This record gives sequence, C-alpha cells and structure tokens, in this order.
Amino acid sequence: MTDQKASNELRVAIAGLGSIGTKIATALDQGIEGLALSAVAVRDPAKHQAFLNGLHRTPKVLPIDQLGEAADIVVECAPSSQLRAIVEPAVRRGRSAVVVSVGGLLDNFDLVDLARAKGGRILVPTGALIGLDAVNAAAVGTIHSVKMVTRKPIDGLKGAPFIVENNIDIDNLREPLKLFEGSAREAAKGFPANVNVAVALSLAGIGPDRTQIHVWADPTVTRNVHRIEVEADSARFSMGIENIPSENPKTGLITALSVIALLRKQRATLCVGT
Ligand SMILES: NC(=O)C1=CN([C@@H]2O[C@H](COP(=O)(O)OP(=O)(O)OC[C@H]3O[C@@H](n4cnc5c(N)ncnc54)[C@H](OP(=O)(O)O)[C@@H]3O)[C@@H](O)[C@H]2O)C=CC1
Ligand SMILES: O=C([O-])CC(=O)C(=O)O
Repeated sequence: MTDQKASNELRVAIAGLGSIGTKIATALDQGIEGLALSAVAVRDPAKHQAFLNGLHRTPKVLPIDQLGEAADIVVECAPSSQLRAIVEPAVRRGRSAVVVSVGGLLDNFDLVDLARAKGGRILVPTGALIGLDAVNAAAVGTIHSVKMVTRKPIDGLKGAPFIVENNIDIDNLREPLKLFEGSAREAAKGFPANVNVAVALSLAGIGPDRTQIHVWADPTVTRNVHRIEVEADSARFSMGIENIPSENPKTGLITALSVIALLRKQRATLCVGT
C-alpha cells in the first residue's frame, strides 16, 4: 500500500476490527466501486495480524487518532469511548466520519458543529435498524411521536451499565423483563452497546429526548428484536426487525452490511433509497 491515491479512489480507514470492522475491511478488500481500504486502528495489533495478512492489499496500522490523516472516510466501529479520538481528527480535516457507536455522539455533539465549520461530514448508517429513510422523510413534515421496543436475549445485554448499577439479575430470567422505559438519550447512557439504534432513530426523527424506548431482557428470543411505531402528519408506520446476533452477541449481523451499503453509495452511479 502506498500513500499515493490510485486515480481518484476514496481512501477509507477503519477504527476497530471487531464483529463490524472485520466485515467492512473484507468487503473493501474484495472491492467497492471507487473506494480503497487505506488504514486501520486496533487496540492490539498482534491479535489482528493474521486477518490483515489475509487481505489482498494490507492496510497501514495506525494509532486511532491518525486515521483522519490517512483517509477521506473514517469508519468508526470501536467502543463509543473512542468515538471522539476517531471522529475529531477526521472532521477537523474536512473529511467524512461514518459513526456506528452513535449513542456516543450525544455527549460529543460539538463534533457536528466542528464538521460543519470545517466542511467535514458525519454519516450515521441505518445500522441494525430499519426505515430511517421513512423517518427522515416524515421529519420533513411533522412527526408527532416515535416509540420503540427493543428485546434482546440475555447474552446481548450482559454488562450494560443500567443492569450493573441497578443490580438486576438477568442470568436466571425465565420470562421477559422490562428493564427500562424512557428517552433514547437516557437509554444510551444505560445501554451504550445495545441501543445505538434508538439514537440513530432519534437523530433521523424527533431527537433523543422525545424518542421513547422500552428495553426488555427476553430469554424467549434468540434475535435482537426492534419494533418501532411512528405517528406523523404524512403517515403512520410500524416497522420491525429481528437481527441475528453476530459473533458479538450485542451486535446484529446486519449492522456491518448496512455500513457496506452506505460505503457503496459513496461512488455508485445508481443510488436507491434516501
Ligand atoms: N449503530 C448500530 O446500529 C449498531 C452499533 N453498534 C456499535 O458498534 C460498535 C462496534 O461494535 P462491534 O464491532 O460489535 O464491537 P466489537 O467489540 O466486536 O469490536 C470493537 C473493536 O474495537 C477495538 N477497540 C477497542 N478499543 C480500542 C482502541 N482504544 N483503539 C482501537 N481499537 C479499539 C477492539 O479491538 P480488539 O479487537 O483489539 O479488542 C475491537 O476490534 C460498538 O460501539 C457497538 O455498540 C453495534 C450494533 C449496532
Ligand atoms: O444489533 C442490534 O440489534 C442493535 C445494537 O446492538 C445497537 O443498537 O447497539
């Protein structure tokens, strides 16, 4: 890999090579029109060496805060605690950051202002959710309410701060238990690795304080289930998705595919969906 851009290819860097990042890296390595994988950042490079060696074109491994220099588009797929270190250098240079730990944006919303001032962009994919195109469209008019119910298997919720802080025993549940009811903003604090989707939904629609979410621990489901009801002046719609968990039980398999679809749109001639 050289520093030189091949023709006018957009260089893409990935922060985090976990369940989402490895799939995006593989897709880029296999070829996405007009895009090339230029660099990655990981916590423990030795752990990822075999994966990186298996790629056709080995990207550079850089410190997380240097990705913004090495790419036109930086894809954040690390824990939300790392979001600022990844996104800030990119948007400061007028580049694009794709953010999957979107819950982390709420405490770092000044990054949106920074991106605006510097000509950068922050792109939030639909991720593990559905229908943000319809929510975006309805938000051009007036949305009266957005309600979401999330049900996850026990393994998909273990370790969430809300559960730990409230000393809730979910390991021995035999029936579904409603853990939380409130705003997307509060849910993101209590379940930072579980309800990024609620925050994405809120940013597409009526914001994190008015978007309501219930979170259930449900031993009867094997998928991450999200159901959404939107009431707007243009339409009423209900949406649902049942995500097969990835090797990270908190993360639906479709999340990485959503980012790949977003990356494909960056240079595609035919773009379908808003
Ligand atoms: N928007 C959406 O719809 C969804 C968003 N998410 C969110 O996406 C994010 C990524 O999820 P997922 O891929 O499943 O997570 P994983 O835990 O599988 O992977 C996280 C990766 O981040 C790396 N990492 C951790 N700390 C650092 C650091 N300091 N510097 C560089 N890399 C670091 C880890 O490195 P190492 O391997 O070395 O430990 C790992 O490769 C999470 O925040 C998750 O909550 C998840 C699902 C849906
Ligand atoms: O994968 C899912 O179903 C959703 C998820 O983890 C998240 O929003 O963080």
